[in-house]
Amino acid sequence: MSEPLLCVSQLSKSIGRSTLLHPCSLEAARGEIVALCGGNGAGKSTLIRMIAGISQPTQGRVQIGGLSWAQHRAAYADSIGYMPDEFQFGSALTALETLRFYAALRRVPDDRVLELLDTVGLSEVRGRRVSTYSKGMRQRLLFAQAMLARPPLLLLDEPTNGLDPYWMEAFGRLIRQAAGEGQTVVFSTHQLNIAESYADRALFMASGHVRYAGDVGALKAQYRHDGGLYGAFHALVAAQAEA
Ligand SMILES: Nc1ncnc2c1ncn2[C@@H]1O[C@H](COP(=O)(O)OP(=O)(O)OP(=O)(O)O)[C@@H](O)[C@H]1O
Repeated sequence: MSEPLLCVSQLSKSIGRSTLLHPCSLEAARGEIVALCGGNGAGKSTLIRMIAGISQPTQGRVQIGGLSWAQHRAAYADSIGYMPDEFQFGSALTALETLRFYAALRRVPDDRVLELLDTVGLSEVRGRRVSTYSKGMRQRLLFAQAMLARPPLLLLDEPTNGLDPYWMEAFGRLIRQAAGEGQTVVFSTHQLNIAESYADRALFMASGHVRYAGDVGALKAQYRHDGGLYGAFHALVAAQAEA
């Protein structure tokens, strides 16, 4: 791998006696798409939140393009476009006002706001209050917010939750395009078909452990007669958990 953009080294999180994430290491190259796969409570959001700098690790460290949260807070934050798994937009604002608010924070020009509203299919309803949006529409707006400043790292927590099949495929195309332009994408998902279709690499997580990390193309080839990534996940992770 060329010089990785993202370096996660022995990162762990404990709260009281609970270990949310056991020491975990991960590197991602520029232009690479990494899927974090695993069931409920596996530790995906915990890992993403620590990379995003909104949750402090118990141990370990993260660097993005050589920057650390502790030493280069502003530049580190500017390196990330983050889409949380749960988020309430201001209910009185329209989609256009909402995106303009985030654009101002990131010093992004207005034509990028309009371009992104079009990209996520919200141009015609941009004047509607976000509180009247469906779940999928809010997800698309949240995704647009993460993409605004074309950050080197897109960190997306369950980005396809609530998306219909058309927008799920559009999401895949958009992250592929972002990766083609050199952005690194790390996203979590329960939908292994999304990981299979669009990720370069998959991490399989369970009970706060990374149980397996591998190249998606190699896994697909290895498990092509056994359910592709679903088969791989079952063979490498779920079966262990059931044992
Ligand atoms: N603030 C907290 N205090 C204690 N335990 C927590 C806290 N936040 C999360 N956990 C626990 O940490 C574990 C990992 O949670 P996390 O949200 O990272 O899982 P996840 O893989 O994102 O799950 P899901 O797919 O359901 O979103 C879970 O067992 C959860 O109950």
